[in-house]
Amino acid sequence: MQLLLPLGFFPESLNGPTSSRLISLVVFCFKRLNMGDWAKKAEDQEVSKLVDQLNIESGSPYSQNNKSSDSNLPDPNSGEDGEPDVADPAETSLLIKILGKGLVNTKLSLDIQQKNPNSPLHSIKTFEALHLKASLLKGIYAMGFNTPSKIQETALPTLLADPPQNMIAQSQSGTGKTAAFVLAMLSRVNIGLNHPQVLCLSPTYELAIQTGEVAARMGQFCPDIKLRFAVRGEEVDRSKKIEEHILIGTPGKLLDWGLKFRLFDMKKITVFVLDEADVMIATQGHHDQCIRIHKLMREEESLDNIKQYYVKCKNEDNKYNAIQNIYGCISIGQAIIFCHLDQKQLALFSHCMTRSTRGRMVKTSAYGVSRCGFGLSETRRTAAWLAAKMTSDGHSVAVLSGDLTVEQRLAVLDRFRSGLEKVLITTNVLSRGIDIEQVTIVVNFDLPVDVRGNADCETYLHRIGRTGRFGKSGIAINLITDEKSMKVCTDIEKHFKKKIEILNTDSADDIEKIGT
Ligand SMILES: Nc1ncnc2c1ncn2[C@@H]1O[C@H](COP(=O)(O)OP(=O)(O)OP(=O)(O)O)[C@@H](O)[C@H]1O
Repeated sequence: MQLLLPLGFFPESLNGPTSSRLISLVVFCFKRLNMGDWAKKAEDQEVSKLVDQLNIESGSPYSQNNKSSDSNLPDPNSGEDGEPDVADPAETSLLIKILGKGLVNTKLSLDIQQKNPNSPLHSIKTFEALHLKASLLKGIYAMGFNTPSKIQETALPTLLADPPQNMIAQSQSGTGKTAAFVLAMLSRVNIGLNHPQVLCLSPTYELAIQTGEVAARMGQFCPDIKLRFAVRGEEVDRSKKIEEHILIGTPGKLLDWGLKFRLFDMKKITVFVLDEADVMIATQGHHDQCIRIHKLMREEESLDNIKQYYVKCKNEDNKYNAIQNIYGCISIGQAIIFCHLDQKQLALFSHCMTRSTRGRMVKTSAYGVSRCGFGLSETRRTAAWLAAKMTSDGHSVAVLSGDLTVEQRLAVLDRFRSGLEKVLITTNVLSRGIDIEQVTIVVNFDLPVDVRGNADCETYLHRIGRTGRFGKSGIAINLITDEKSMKVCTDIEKHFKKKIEILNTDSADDIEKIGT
């Protein structure tokens, strides 16, 4: 799905079916499109005719025969003298306009809107038809909801489906999105497990509280479901794991609790709600935190389908031989190679490449490298060096660095995605989120380490997660040259509790085995 392109990878990675463990939900709220806008649109579409039509059909509170008996509200069909009038389309439009501005919020107006097929509150289903739990139905009715709104009737079957599905939903302000995802959250809780299973991220303190209050009201007949706020001012006992099933809060606080203090296990989260996703994605700080949280919940998923190997190499040159041997023995769809780079050199290189190919990031060449002023001996460990070597061996290679503009990055990725280049050499810039289906192998030319030189497990996970997407199998190969890198590899293995097998790239037989 192409949504918010500069950040497009995020929605893309959320969209579509997912493992049975994780359901992700993104709800977009477009504040610009409020009910007033809808009413304006409705007016343009001669809503008056429609409402007029409703008068004739049964069930309309405008119809003389269907007056709502329990309503103390003024009857718009009655003139001052109590005589019923025929609904005046102009008045009806006006009423809808007023409703749209949120000045009137009555059962009567809701009934009108829910019967209007053009209204976002329109519904043909009942809550019962959505197969909600009896205790939740009780909660909904206690809140005065009678029938679902359009977004609820559309979203809930997907939100409650088995196997779980990811969803991105958008609908006008005030049309019941919160109610929809809160119902999904409450429906998915397993009360037999005393740990957080549902995470709801809100952009602000106030919104988190509001959502929690809706959840509490809706879940009033589900006393076993426990909810906790993760917002500023909420104290936690750092010596105790959190036991509540649902956590609603702001991204920073949730990251603190989940990642910094390890008060709950991100991997046990089964429902992830990103409320006001458009705001979250547009706000840089929130954006990064949301992606981080989402990725943390995918650890198990990513590693299960990926066979991990390490290759003992004598030196840097020998690393390249290992790659050559692998390519010589098995057929590789597309590969991503991660290097530890000198960013400046790569930027310079990329710039030269871009210029020398009139704006297209294409094949590297020894010529390109020398034009950039790199002497091979000094730049052994750069992507440029590797790219040049692979290119001279006949591979089509693209280079992607964090110094490229967003447009340039997208152009490189588009070419790679469409298969024009088979090898992508990059840094961690690509380790997150990008989904390229044909990538069958990820090579860590240099293992990811933090500033202290220790294993950076999170980055490792994101790197190798570029292959083995959505249940496909993938291969990750780590090139080791010394004890230090061997230790990093062992630490990664211990961290994920997943075996990283040794691979002898001098043996064609051994290499062929990994390709099967
Ligand atoms: N099916 C329903 N029947 C009656 N009232 C409803 C229904 N669903 C939601 N409401 C009420 O409508 C109001 C708006 O609902 P909600 O907050 O879920 O909308 P929203 O789309 O999340 O709004 P926003 O875009 O402003 O966040 C709330 O007062 C809620 O209680």
